[in-house]
Order: sequence, then C-alpha cells, then structure tokens
Amino acid sequence: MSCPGVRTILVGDSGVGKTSLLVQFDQGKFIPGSFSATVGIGFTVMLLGDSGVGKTCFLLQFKDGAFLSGTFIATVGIDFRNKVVVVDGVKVKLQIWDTAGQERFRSVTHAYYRDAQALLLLYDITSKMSFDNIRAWLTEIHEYAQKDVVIMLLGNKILHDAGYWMPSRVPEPPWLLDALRASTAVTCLQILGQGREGMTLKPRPGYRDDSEGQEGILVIATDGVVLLLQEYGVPFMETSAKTGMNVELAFLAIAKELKQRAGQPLDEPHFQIHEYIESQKKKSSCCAFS
Ligand SMILES: Nc1nc2c(ncn2[C@@H]2O[C@H](COP(=O)(O)OP(=O)(O)OP(=O)(O)O)[C@@H](O)[C@H]2O)c(=O)[nH]1
Repeated sequence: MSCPGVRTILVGDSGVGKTSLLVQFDQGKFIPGSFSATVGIGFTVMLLGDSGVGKTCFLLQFKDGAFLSGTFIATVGIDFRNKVVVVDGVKVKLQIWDTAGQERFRSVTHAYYRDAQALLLLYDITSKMSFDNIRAWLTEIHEYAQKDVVIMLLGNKILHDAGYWMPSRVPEPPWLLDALRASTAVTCLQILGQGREGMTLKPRPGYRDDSEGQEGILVIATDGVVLLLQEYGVPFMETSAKTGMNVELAFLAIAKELKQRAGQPLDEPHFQIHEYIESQKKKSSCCAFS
C-alpha cells in the first residue's frame, strides 16, 4: 500500500545477493542459507477493479493463504507482491501489482498498464455498482494496456462466504439450503430456476445501500455477465478472497496462458484458457450437491 515512486532494478551475477538485499529492504531481515536461484521466466499481472471489490485480499489470499478481514484500508497508488507457481513442472514467477481502485489514483495506475501481461479485473458480486463499472474498466484497458494482454473477469465475494444471503423461506428438500450456501451466484440462480419459483435469496438487511435491491444483484451474476462475456470474450470466474475459492485457479490459468504464449512453437495448438478454467471449476465443485 505504498505510493508509487522510482522503479529500481537489481542486476548482477547469480548468487551475489540481489534477492537477499530486497528481502532485507522489504522485511528487515536476512534469511541465511536459503539460496535458490530466482526463476528465469516471469510475468507481470495487474489487479484492477473498483475500490473495495477485494483486490488486496485476493492477492494476500494467493500469496499467504490468509484473509484480511475487519477494517478496510484502501490501497494508495500501487503495491506489489511476487509469487512463484509451478506450471507443467516449470517455475514461473508472477509479479502481481495491486492497484488502488479509487478514482483519484487512476492517472497513477494508467502508467503501469502497458507493462502488464495479464489483468485480473474484479467486481464484487454484492455490489451492482462495481459490476456496472466493468465496461468503463474495459474501455480503459483497451486504451492503456498492451493489445494482446490476457484479461480475466472475476466476480469476487461469492454469495455464501460472509453469510450476506439467506433464502426467503426454508427450501425443500432441506439439503438445498447447504447447496445454496455452497454455490456461486450463477449456480444459485440455476437451482432456483429449476421449479422452485417463489424462493429468492435476500441479502441481510442493511448490508449494502449502493445496490437497487437484491434481484438486481443476482441478475448481474447471470444476464449481465453472459452479455458482457459474449461482447468481450473474456474468461470469467466467481471467487472468494475470504475462503480462497478459485483464487489459485485464477492465477494458475493466467500463468499457464502466459507461459504457453511465451514458449510456444507455431505448429502447436494454442492453450485454451476458457476450457481450462471450465474443466478445473467443474473438478472443484463436482461434489457440492451430492
Ligand atoms: N466476504 C468477503 N469480503 C471480502 C472478500 N474480499 C474482500 N473482502 C472485504 O472487502 C473489503 C475490501 O477489500 P480490499 O481487498 O481492501 O479491497 P480493494 O479492492 O483492494 O480496495 P482498494 O484498495 O480501495 O482498491 C475488506 O473489508 C475485505 O475484508 C471476499 O471474498 N469475501
């Protein structure tokens, strides 16, 4: 959550101490005897979206496996974290930039768009406003980012993770309640659409005041997203920075796509990010309703 400033690049032979110097500066400590050569393949991923959609939490969940609950401290300017992931047996270093969602930092973050190879664009599924602003974000991306930048749309704060939602009546059969709680907004609507008219999910009273009613919130999770995806063709997932759902999958899919692009011989078939995330999502949610 630091202010952007001068960019400094550490260069020098392997083993001279570049990483240790950086760790000493960042964390104020020296880690003895832990030399591991910094991986040669690396990509820059940028997190974008309105203030409060959960970008910082999303990054910290991925980096440290922890959720930052409680007081919300808006990011100032831009902050970054590194994480190495293994893709098909190869170490890939992701440098992830967490940007401030607040309007007043927009000119600062624009300066970084061009250096990003992938963009994770987040909205908060409980905030219609944050979804409505996605088109404006996509317009900015087309203006400032590289033409071939990888984009993924993420609907963060899935329904059940904070207990914001409750059914308007006890569902029948009773196991459906657990199924609904374990669902994304999209699957909730699919379940509710299957002959269970008259039952809706409601946010807890007083939860938010920037959305015009609960129907609107759920609709953005289906019609709005489908239309947007048809128009822009970007891959989409619902995620939870709180429970960790799909957080790692989002970064892994991006890393896989970038790695394939970087080293792919022309005659090899192109990696299909849409198909990859659909197959992985199915794997992780296959038992939710059994
Ligand atoms: N329930 C729930 N709350 C979340 C989730 N992700 C973030 N939050 C909460 O949402 C609030 C905002 O999260 P941040 O990660 O700071 O939001 P941000 O997008 O980084 O905001 P800016 O830094 O202003 O751009 C915090 O109070 C978090 O605890 C999530 O997946 N589920």
